[in-house]
Amino acid sequence: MSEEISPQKILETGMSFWTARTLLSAVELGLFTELAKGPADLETLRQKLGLHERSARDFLDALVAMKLLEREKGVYANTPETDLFLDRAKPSYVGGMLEMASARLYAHWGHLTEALRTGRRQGENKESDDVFAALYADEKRLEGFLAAMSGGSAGPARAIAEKFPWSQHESFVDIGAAQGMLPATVARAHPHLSGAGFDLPAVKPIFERYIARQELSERVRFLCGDFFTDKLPSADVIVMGRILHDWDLMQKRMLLAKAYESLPKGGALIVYESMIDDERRENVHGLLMSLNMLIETPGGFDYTGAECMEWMREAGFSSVRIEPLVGPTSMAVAVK
Ligand SMILES: C[S@@+](CC[C@H](N)C(=O)[O-])C[C@H]1O[C@@H](n2cnc3c(N)ncnc32)[C@H](O)[C@@H]1O
Repeated sequence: MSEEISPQKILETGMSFWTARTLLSAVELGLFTELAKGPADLETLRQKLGLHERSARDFLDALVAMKLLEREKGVYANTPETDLFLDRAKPSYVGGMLEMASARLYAHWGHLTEALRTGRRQGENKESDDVFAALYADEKRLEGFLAAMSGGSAGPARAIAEKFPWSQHESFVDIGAAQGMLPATVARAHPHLSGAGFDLPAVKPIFERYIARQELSERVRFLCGDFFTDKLPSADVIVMGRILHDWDLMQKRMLLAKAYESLPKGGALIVYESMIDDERRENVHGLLMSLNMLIETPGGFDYTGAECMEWMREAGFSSVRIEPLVGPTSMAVAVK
């Protein structure tokens, strides 16, 4: 007999913004950071977070039902996951991504239908095509964006530190390094390496502070530049994490060609993204990330591993391969 069909999945998907928004508000209010200091009852939490009497109980109990909080005898506590990943005081914090989603993407995605109809981005300063100038015009937004990048790149950076044969190389440069999560993670795991992060000038003080906090300033430096107007710095390994998806096809090809030009013979290029599966029917995150690029950029889009390997070969690379990293992310490795 055929499986009974039900509207459940349709309705759950359509209303899933309720759960997303509840979590984003909890992060914005610092709920998990507060609870990481110790469990607390309803009234204590209500006062600490500045919640209205009408909202507090339903809000906290909804998070219990969503398995993001625990409650025993009226006392609320973090789950092991929210304690490790959503306490701002811990280096394992990934909430920067959610803070940015709360402050920016949530509202921008409200204009998805318009973006689908017009093909136009819906982020800050919609009329300008210079996304990063618009984004970085505000200091708080700049810091929020760079912290968000760390939240999203922590997992892939750990996997790249583990899976790539770093012992065969001495130097690396991360192109579009943001706060420096990948250079810090790789340098910490491989003390023989010296590394650099290349990014726009506005990023310099934030990158240098982040690297200094981890006592890596001797081995990881910042290189100021613009990858459209400058040559890419040379190193044994060039990394581009979530860079190519920001740009149109011509720009993607141009960046790959520049990486090829800057690598020595035998040098490697690592590109990591939420790469879409070749059949374009499995990696929901990769496909939605591409819609996020529609909303956030003038011409960016995500792509499959097969497409990436084809562009890499066109740029001149000989051996190219795809390796899964964590969750929806994969890396393409190309050797010159
Ligand atoms: C989507 S973020 C990716 C950050 C990081 N690689 C990661 O995976 O978390 C793109 C990065 O590229 C940098 N960027 C944008 N335009 C650039 C340009 N023209 N030259 C150099 N860096 C640029 C941004 O400042 C930002 O740090």
